[in-house]
Amino acid sequence: MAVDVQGINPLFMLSAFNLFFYLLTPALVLWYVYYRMSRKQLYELAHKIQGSDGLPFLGNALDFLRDSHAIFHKIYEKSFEFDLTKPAKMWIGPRLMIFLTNPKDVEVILSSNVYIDKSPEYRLFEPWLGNGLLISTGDKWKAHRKLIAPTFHLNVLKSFVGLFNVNSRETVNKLRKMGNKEFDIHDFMSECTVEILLETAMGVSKKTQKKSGFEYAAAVMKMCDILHMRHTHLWMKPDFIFNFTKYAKQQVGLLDLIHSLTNNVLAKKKEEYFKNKSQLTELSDSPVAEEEVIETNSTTEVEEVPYGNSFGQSAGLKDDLDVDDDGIGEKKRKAFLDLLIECSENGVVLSDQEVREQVDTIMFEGHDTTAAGSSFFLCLMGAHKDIQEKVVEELYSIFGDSDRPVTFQDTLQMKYLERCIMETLRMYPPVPIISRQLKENVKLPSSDTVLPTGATIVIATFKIHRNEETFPNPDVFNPDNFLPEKSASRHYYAYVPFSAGPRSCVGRKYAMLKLKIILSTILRNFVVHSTVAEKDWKLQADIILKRTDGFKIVLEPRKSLVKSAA
Ligand code: HEM
Repeated sequence: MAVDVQGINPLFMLSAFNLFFYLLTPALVLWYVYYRMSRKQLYELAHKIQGSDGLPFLGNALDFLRDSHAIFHKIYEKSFEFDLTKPAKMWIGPRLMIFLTNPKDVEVILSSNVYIDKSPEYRLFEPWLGNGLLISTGDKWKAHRKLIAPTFHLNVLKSFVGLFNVNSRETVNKLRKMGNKEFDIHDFMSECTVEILLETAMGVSKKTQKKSGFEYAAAVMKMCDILHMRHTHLWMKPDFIFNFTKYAKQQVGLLDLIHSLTNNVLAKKKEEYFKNKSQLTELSDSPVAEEEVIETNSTTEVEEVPYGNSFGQSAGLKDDLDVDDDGIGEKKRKAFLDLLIECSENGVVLSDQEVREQVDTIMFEGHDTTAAGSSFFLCLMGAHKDIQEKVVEELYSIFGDSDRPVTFQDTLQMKYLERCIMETLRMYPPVPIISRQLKENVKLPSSDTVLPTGATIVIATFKIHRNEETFPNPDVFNPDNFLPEKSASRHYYAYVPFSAGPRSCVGRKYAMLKLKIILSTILRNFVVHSTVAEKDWKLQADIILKRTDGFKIVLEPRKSLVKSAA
């Protein structure tokens, strides 16, 4: 009898294999038939939507096997093949992705209190952001949103103006050291936005941090690269494969660095909280003590915001950031981390873990988006000198020759600058797509289309903002697109850089105020030159829109605003 070296009979092995094969094959076929049947409605409804089915099993997944810029280019080019008034589909393996570009359809999804579930791709953020505001859903998201939104109320933001100024001036001093060399402005904008977040929303001095804002920002960028790679490479999605790759090891190191910053921030803040609490207890015997405490926590009344200041969203749209009084009362409004620590110490509303997840979320969402937005803005100013001069004229009309810091009232006068920021966010929305997972069928108003349960809905912000029906000459930078009369005639959901509706960006007003202060401070000090023509910018399909070729500019010290304005 033939026996192999390990002493196993090859005939026995053959019959075991046969048995396995004959049992497994029908099982797999049965499973596949069941799988297809259970998704019958999804396939039927998908069939009625324009777009490509791609290859069997893989769908269009192979389109994503290229570098970030090439993916962006390919998908964007493909979008021109479709009727923009209707949804378009794409398959990535078994996942049905439906792209919405018609503002009426976008409204149905974004304005809804029901379709608030994020797509499964967001799951990959969990080791980093836990179940923070960006990812959570249902009652947890509702409760946390209600708690956090008022901490970004205009009344709180006004108290940050001083810190926005100090940090902007420090950035200007760092930029001076670049002389007339070409450099990547994104590095400076990232560092500055991280440090501003630490000092404002988190309320801790950046000097108390072991790691610099730049190190944190660099780690965040590398984390985004890993997540992006997992989003686009099908086989990297399952943890049991990813965990065996070198990227998993790299992720552990990056998260260590990122979480060490948030842990440090939390430790500092708690220490301060307990110190203040014990001081308050000591003071509570004094009859004036309570009044003094209220005074320190209070902020001044918000002035009437003049017409033309929309804080980054279509005029006419309202969200929970626009609510004047949320019942908390003006005097008790607190900044983000002050409120979260207080709630967690009371023990009922938030656990320590939940506070950390929210801090990680705000640190990520609050810095990478504004760093990209401000970098695009400065490159655009360099590429459109006539428009830069008009911004400077407006700044001269506000500041004259003075180099005084910016006040909140000044920011309300910066209407042309605001239009330029809005136009930057139109052409280069830092969050280029928003996605949701459907748990029920949704009938769209634009056509007979029904979006099926289980589909991933992609709100294609970049494409929506480049629709020539709504923005004539959409590839041309034109701040006049946001003149009040032009905005008034547009569908509210035709412009959604901060998303819109109940899940809109909680930092929208914070971002717009900060951008006005930092960008006006830079333009008061430098003339910006762009070294790469706008048509040659290489955009990258990523979680946050960036340029793969870097945000290259040259800065020339501005001698006087008067000269420019003359
Ligand atoms: C130019 C700057 C910014 C842009 C373009 C932007 C854009 C967006 C967008 C499009 C969303 C929706 C994302 C989605 O549904 O997947 C979002 C959500 C969010 N943003 Fe921003 N953002 C900016 C700045 C900020 C800042 C400064 C903060 C905080 C300080 C912030 C905090 C958040 C949070 C917490 C969410 C999740 C809100 C929720 O789901 O309830 N963002 N942002």
